[in-house]
Amino acid sequence: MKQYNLGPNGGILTSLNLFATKVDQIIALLERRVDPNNPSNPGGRAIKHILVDTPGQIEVFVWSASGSILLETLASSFPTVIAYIIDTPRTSSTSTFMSNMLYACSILYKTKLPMILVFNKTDVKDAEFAKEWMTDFDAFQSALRQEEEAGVFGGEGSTAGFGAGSGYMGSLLNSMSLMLEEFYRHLNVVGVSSMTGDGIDEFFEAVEAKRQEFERDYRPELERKKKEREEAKAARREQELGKLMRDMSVSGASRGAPRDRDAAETVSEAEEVDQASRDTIGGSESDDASGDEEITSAGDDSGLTERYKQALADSTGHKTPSEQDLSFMRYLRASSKNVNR
Ligand SMILES: Nc1nc2c(ncn2[C@@H]2O[C@H](COP(=O)(O)OP(=O)(O)OP(=O)(O)O)[C@@H](O)[C@H]2O)c(=O)[nH]1
Repeated sequence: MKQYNLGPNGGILTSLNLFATKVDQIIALLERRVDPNNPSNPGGRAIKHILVDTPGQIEVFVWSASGSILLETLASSFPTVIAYIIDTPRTSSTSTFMSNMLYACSILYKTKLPMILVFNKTDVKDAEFAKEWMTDFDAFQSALRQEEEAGVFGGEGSTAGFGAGSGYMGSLLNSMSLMLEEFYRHLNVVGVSSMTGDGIDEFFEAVEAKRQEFERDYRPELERKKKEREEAKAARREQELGKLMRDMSVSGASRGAPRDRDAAETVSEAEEVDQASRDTIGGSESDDASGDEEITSAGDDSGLTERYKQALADSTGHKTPSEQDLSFMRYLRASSKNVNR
């Protein structure tokens, strides 16, 4: 915080961003630790589960780009399950319970990963009431009525909280619990005490059930999305390459044109210059019959495309050029065009 002159939230977010830049190293390290054939694992044993503790400021992780990068990278390397930990004694009123459920619901929809609800601190308060509220609508309704009648609605224990006694809040919570029924069906719920270790076996059973769900339902969906993204990226690159090829034929046709513009000095300037050239040639195509060179160039397009792809693959080690490569090529092309004039 001192080094970058940041506040607490900025500090957490920056730490997360810096952490995300090392994601490849983190995954490589984890892959080594789960490899049963790796003799350098402590005690010669591979680890079975990896627990990732996210920052207490949940939104910093869930809604940030680096949080998404970390989650997506983890999910593409290992079966990944979200455990949403709830402080049971502090969720004993219907309104805080509902706030927690809505938060969990938003995380489920944002991460699109299997989720377990973990009611922690069962050594202080048993989590049976919460499990009942999630499975029995009438039980939640009667808890709501009791809180309203006792005048403690909206608070924990005996203290009435903000909005206490509001009829509007009561009916809102009622309809929300109905709406969330479908959401509850997708969750595993366990009560644990990390203090005494109670319920930890059930927690790992739930993790195993969700791992199977991940392999069955989520993995194919993740792979489909990944494929879609790669195809869209390849299509964008092809499009860029097509533009480049058009630029090349334009430069051939306009070689004899008088110089009316200054040499391009930036990539964007070069693109503007090229766009202007394209417009001119587009006009000349329909106005006169000087399209011979165009046709020849168009005929060579596929060969040139291959050569460019090959050249870029040779220089960068990639199969297809990136958008930056293509922009840079266009810049070079436009600059040399201006120099040759
Ligand atoms: N009685 C009881 N206390 C617990 C239990 N689990 C955690 N605590 C206490 O709850 C407090 C908060 O625990 P943390 O593990 O720091 O909570 P956290 O949500 O990870 O905190 P941040 O990530 O830093 O926001 C500590 O004082 C713990 O000792 C439990 O099962 N029972």
